[in-house]
Amino acid sequence: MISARGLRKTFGDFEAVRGIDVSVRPGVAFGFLGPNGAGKSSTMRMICCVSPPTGGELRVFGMDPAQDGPKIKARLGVCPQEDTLDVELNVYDNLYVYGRYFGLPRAEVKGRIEELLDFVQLTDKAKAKVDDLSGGMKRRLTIARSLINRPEILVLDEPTTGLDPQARHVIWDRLFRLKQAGVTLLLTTHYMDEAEQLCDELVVMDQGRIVAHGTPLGLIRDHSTREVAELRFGVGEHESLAAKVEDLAERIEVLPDRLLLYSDDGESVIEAVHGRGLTPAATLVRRSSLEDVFLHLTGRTLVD
Ligand SMILES: Nc1ncnc2c1ncn2[C@@H]1O[C@H](COP(=O)(O)OP(=O)(O)OP(=O)(O)O)[C@@H](O)[C@H]1O
Repeated sequence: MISARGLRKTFGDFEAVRGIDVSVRPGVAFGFLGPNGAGKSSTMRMICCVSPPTGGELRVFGMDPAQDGPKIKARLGVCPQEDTLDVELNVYDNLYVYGRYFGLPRAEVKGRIEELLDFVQLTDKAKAKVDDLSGGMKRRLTIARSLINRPEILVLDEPTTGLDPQARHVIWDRLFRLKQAGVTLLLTTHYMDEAEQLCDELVVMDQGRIVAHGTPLGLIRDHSTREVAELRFGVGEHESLAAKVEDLAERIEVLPDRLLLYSDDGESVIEAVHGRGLTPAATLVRRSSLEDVFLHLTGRTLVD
């Protein structure tokens, strides 16, 4: 569906995307995970044919965005990071106007809107003003709008940023259904739980480069241990205590508020810490996550 080789984007002297290779197969949910400024949105904009690549090769549906932008766009759905709904119009009319942009006949667009409102559970809000919708409803409406042309690829730039946990789960559920219906999903996120929930395959981006590529579980297996023991001591004590426990784990990370000890058996690590006469204020054993992968690969956390 999408193939990029050595894809680059520069703004003046600044390199936002520094030669990335990506290949997206039909029907997968493909994620770009990375912190703010990693180059995710710049990559999406090139794929969506709204920002020309500075270098490298890009093909979407086998076509070149520079030559065939309109043909590619007709087969894409785009759900941008910011809500770009028309606040002058009600829910129904937001979809209607978009359907007509795509040249759908009036009769067809009406049927399609009914289907989509049902899909995003907004049928009873059809006549509501956009301003009166909650954040989660607005995002669902934007997703419905992006589906009006029955796209083969749906591009979502941070689909659940700013939403509360319940609203995020509703969006994940809808996106999962779309994937089951065969739509290829391309999404950016800086939430590791979102990447773990939705993505079959993902790349981890940092400073314009891809630093890892794989399935969520594969990335965790390749770049982290099964478990992590978290130890919280007093403020300012973590640096000095790290040296006393680092030999108990395969790897250690020192964060301002805690120590992370990477081991396949977190409970044994905690027992050994206590055995040395150390008494952390709090301990926790958890499974490794994509956040640990990112921390290992870049030395930084995903969300500050
Ligand atoms: N039009 C532009 N002009 C100059 N610099 C830009 C432009 N667009 C993006 N950048 C810079 O390129 C870098 C990558 O931005 P991009 O939006 O692609 O990152 P991102 O990973 O999507 O982050 P975010 O999560 O904040 O959207 C950033 O440092 C940004 O400031």
